[in-house]
Amino acid sequence: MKVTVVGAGAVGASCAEYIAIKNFASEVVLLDIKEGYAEGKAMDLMQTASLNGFDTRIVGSTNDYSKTADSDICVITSGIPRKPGMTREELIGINAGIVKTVSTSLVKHSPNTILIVVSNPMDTMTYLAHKVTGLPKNRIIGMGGALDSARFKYRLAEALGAPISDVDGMVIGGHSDKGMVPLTRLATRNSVPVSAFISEERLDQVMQDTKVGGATLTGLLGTSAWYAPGAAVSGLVQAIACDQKKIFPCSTLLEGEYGLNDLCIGVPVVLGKNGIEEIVTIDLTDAEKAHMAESAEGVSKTNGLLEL
Ligand SMILES: NC(=O)C1=CN([C@@H]2O[C@H](COP(=O)(O)OP(=O)(O)OC[C@H]3O[C@@H](n4cnc5c(N)ncnc54)[C@H](O)[C@@H]3O)[C@@H](O)[C@H]2O)C=CC1
Ligand SMILES: O=C([O-])CC(=O)C(=O)O
Repeated sequence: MKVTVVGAGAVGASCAEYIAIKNFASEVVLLDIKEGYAEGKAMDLMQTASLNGFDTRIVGSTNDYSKTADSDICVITSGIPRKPGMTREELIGINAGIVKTVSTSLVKHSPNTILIVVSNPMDTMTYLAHKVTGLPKNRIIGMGGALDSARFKYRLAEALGAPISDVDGMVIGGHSDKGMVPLTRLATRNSVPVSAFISEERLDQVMQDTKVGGATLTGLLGTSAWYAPGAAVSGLVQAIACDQKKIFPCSTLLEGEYGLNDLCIGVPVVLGKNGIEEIVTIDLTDAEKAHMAESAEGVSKTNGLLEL
């Protein structure tokens, strides 16, 4: 199993590290445009192999796509992150050009690959990857919902005073401060609806904190987060590489599902060796449907800024 990660910055390196530590891939190629940077990160990570007990070979490359040839899975993290006070949507001007070039180069060298798009604004970058590569929809996956759901579970556990392992919950919708749809109605503590333990007001606070999870960290760090994003990507890569058939909310091209068309947005999907093997439809309440429609409107508006 060969995995390429483009962008050896904060998220790309964290993602390569988690993939290696989980020890399911034979090779991870880290590629960056900055001279020597990916080679340096790869060497540093390889020097953790005997300490962390993995056999995955991590190779660095300065923009040489021949090293990525025949990758089973390619992850795109190249692009600029936001600074405090910015929205993810404001990154479109620079990141669209980067994602266009990178996704085309990756597919040229690995025509059978599955692409995972991370660069922001992620739902729009996933849509762009569809337009420029023409890959079938099961082979283009946007990572956002897996991270947002992990943050939702963190906030739920905090509110409940419960261990995170006792908590389950999912966030669908666009990966943006306003567009996320945390499904509080379906969140549980060991199979019991969380509403049995906390007030509606507290649950509403959990929802608001989850939606601005990325912005809160950006304010604290001065740039956006990387540990949880890297771990979330590694979870998707592992589900595909090990054909796990796990459900994650991912950004995928919708063609009528959830009443939406011609956009990529987060919905639950089954991930296995073929990438997205099924889009799972949940019965939403009228309020959740309205929240989802509003989220889709925001994503479509950003898609409209692409020069296709
Ligand atoms: N979808 C999600 O849930 C998340 C998305 N992100 C996004 O991921 C992206 C990366 O974030 P960080 O790693 O923190 O940024 P970073 O600045 O640490 O790393 C980005 C790397 O991309 C490289 N790069 C730029 N243009 C390139 C090109 N044409 N080819 C190859 N490499 C290129 C840069 O040299 C840099 O090393 C940002 O757009 C950020 O907003 C970050 C966290 C979560
Ligand atoms: O907040 C950001 O800009 C990066 C990101 O998407 C996240 O951490 O959720």
